[in-house]
Amino acid sequence: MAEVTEAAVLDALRTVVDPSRGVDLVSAGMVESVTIRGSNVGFALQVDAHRGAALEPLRQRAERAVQALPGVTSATGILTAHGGAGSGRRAGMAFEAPAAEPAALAEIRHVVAVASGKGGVGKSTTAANLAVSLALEGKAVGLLDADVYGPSQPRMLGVTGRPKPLGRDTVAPLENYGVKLISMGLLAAEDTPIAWRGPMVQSALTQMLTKVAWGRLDYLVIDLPPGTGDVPITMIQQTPVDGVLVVCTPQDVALLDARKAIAMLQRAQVPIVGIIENMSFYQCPDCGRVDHIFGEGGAAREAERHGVPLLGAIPLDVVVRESGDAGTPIVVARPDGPHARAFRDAARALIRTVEAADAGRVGEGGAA
Ligand SMILES: Nc1ncnc2c1ncn2[C@@H]1O[C@H](COP(=O)(O)OP(=O)(O)OP(=O)(O)O)[C@@H](O)[C@H]1O
Repeated sequence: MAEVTEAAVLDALRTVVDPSRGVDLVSAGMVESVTIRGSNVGFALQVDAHRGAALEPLRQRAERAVQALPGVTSATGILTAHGGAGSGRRAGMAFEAPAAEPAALAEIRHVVAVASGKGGVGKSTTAANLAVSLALEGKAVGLLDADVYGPSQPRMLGVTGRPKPLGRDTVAPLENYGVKLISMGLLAAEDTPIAWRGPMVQSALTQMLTKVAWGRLDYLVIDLPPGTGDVPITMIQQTPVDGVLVVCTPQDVALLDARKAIAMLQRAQVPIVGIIENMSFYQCPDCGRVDHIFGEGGAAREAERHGVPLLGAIPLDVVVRESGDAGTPIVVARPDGPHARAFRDAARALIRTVEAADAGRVGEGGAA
């Protein structure tokens, strides 16, 4: 299959003309970014917020132009609108105001999004184990699986079935291990590929935030799509999060990606509540010897450089994968093991960080 390149995508977007301006999308400077994952292409078009709805046909034409490229199996375009700096529901946020300030969220005290610089570093595993650990600390917890392209939380938390409708447009979350869960994986049939149209991604997230009867929650953990593409960034910018937790592995390449993610979040003035280093080291179950297979101390140095707390270092161990695949997170499957201890400690550190920031804001007279 032909390899898809950014140059080819841009060439395709050059064939699409914005009729109101008489120039193509690239010349008009509207193409904010292009993301290529194998044969799947995503791109973002920056538009004036007030023209958003009128530009839907243009977005669709752009998608069709990219979709027609050899080697492309899916093309997803989203319209992004960068308004002036506003402030989120929570104090200290200087990025775009959330798209909606739903009353439903009034009962949710803290929202923490879990992000990664790239896929496969254990973001979903970390989100699941942190959510359960927070519940084990006595907190009321929800987990929103916003990884719309590959929702894995129902499997990780061993949840099946469909959320029950409550009234016309609200559903009840499902629950396991004391964590309320909603995921696109619960709303769509498991074997249906989720072919999202760009704008639907954000509206799906908004719906999962506002049309789910979460009830009173101390923490809502959001498992974001991987990477620093437009979809996770738009989600973070339009959701009233307290902060983002970045998951990385010690591998250099992962760290470079993590570094990019941290820099990008800091540029957007999104608070980072901490870093978790996953697959940090391997401990021999027989002799106890610890091996830092991918190098040591990278995440700690990175955390220090950015003035962000390192909340934990999770060992690499096949039992973490097996327990996730079996729908029993490691903090439940092996509560006395080193992995469970690391996740539980990270959850306690997260609580301290988030609640200290909260207390600080209350002290300043800010919103809590
Ligand atoms: N500490 C660990 N030790 C061993 N295996 C792990 C560990 N953490 C995660 N894994 C395994 O690595 C794989 C990727 O993890 P996971 O799905 O959580 O990553 P991700 O970053 O969410 O990926 P994506 O964003 O692409 O969905 C899974 O099979 C998971 O069970």
